Amino acid sequence: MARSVGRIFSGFRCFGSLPFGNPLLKTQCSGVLFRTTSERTLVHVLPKIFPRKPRDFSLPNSSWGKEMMELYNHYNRLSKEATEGQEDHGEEWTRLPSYNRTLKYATGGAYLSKIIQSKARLFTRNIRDPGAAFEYVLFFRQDKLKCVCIFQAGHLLEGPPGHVHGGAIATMIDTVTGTHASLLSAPVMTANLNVNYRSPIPLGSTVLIESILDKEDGRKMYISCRVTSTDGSKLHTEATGNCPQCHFHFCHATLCIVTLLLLLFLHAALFLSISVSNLLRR
Ligand SMILES: CCCCCCCCCCCCCC(=O)SCCNC(=O)CCNC(=O)[C@H](O)C(C)(C)COP(=O)(O)OP(=O)(O)OC[C@H]1O[C@@H](n2cnc3c(N)ncnc32)[C@H](O)[C@@H]1OP(=O)(O)O
Repeated sequence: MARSVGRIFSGFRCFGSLPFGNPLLKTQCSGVLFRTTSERTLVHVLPKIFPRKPRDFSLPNSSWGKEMMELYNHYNRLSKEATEGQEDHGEEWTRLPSYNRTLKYATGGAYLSKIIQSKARLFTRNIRDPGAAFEYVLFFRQDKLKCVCIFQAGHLLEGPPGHVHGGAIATMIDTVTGTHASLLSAPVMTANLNVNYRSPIPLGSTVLIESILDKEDGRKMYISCRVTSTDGSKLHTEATGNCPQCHFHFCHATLCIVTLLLLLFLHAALFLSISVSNLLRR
């Protein structure tokens, strides 16, 4: 199990350079940059000129409504890069770009078609029509170890008429808690997610998803999450999740060392037996 989880996560292109185990976020990971203010204006232009650079799906697009944009601008103003040389707001957020990874080493990767290998990505980022489904951006506040996600639900996410499907809400909660736990420690898998739906979310509306670390117990990270209206007055959903760190680093390393030692031992034994039999023959 742990080995297959290891394979899944070894496929994350930028996991190695992400700040796992260290709450201080690095400003760069291969393929995805935490951008400075001056670079931010280039962000919309560059991907078109250099199409090989992975697109950052957490940047504004034409489908973002007024509320989404206002909140994005609010947190962006409070973000690390934006506050440099400006007045201290007392809180410091970092915008998290959408992440990229390759499927090369994922479980079953060898058997997946080239199309799947090249086109798969986190499914919340998979709908090409802007605004049709999951439009969201995550910000992380390192001093409080909390995350906030601004989420605008598109028409493809309809469940009950005019409202967002519960599975889509759970998807977003899982994404936020999974990302949050991964940032605080190491790659995680969600083991358990409890969701309480308190009031329906109107389709097309923008909501806030806030997550905090409740406790850390060994490998397990307990994260709780609240989905509210943007002014915080209406509670839509509450959730708690348990995301254990994958212990594949240790398992992989141990397995490799044991196999290597075993091979060395077999080689030595073979060499010795051949040498002894040669000596006896003389
Ligand atoms: C820019 C930031 C980048 C971030 C990128 C990331 C973005 C990602 C965003 C998307 C994110 C999407 C996220 C997704 O969608 S993840 C996809 C959905 N999740 C899965 O498919 C997970 C399937 N399950 C497993 O793989 C294994 O069971 C795991 C890996 C979870 C644990 O198996 P493992 O062999 O490793 O360890 P273990 O069995 O010793 O268990 C460890 C501990 O956990 C406790 N436990 C286990 N199960 C449960 C349970 N049901 N309730 C409560 N507790 C449970 C267990 O008692 C033990 O505790 P303890 O006995 O040690 O005290």
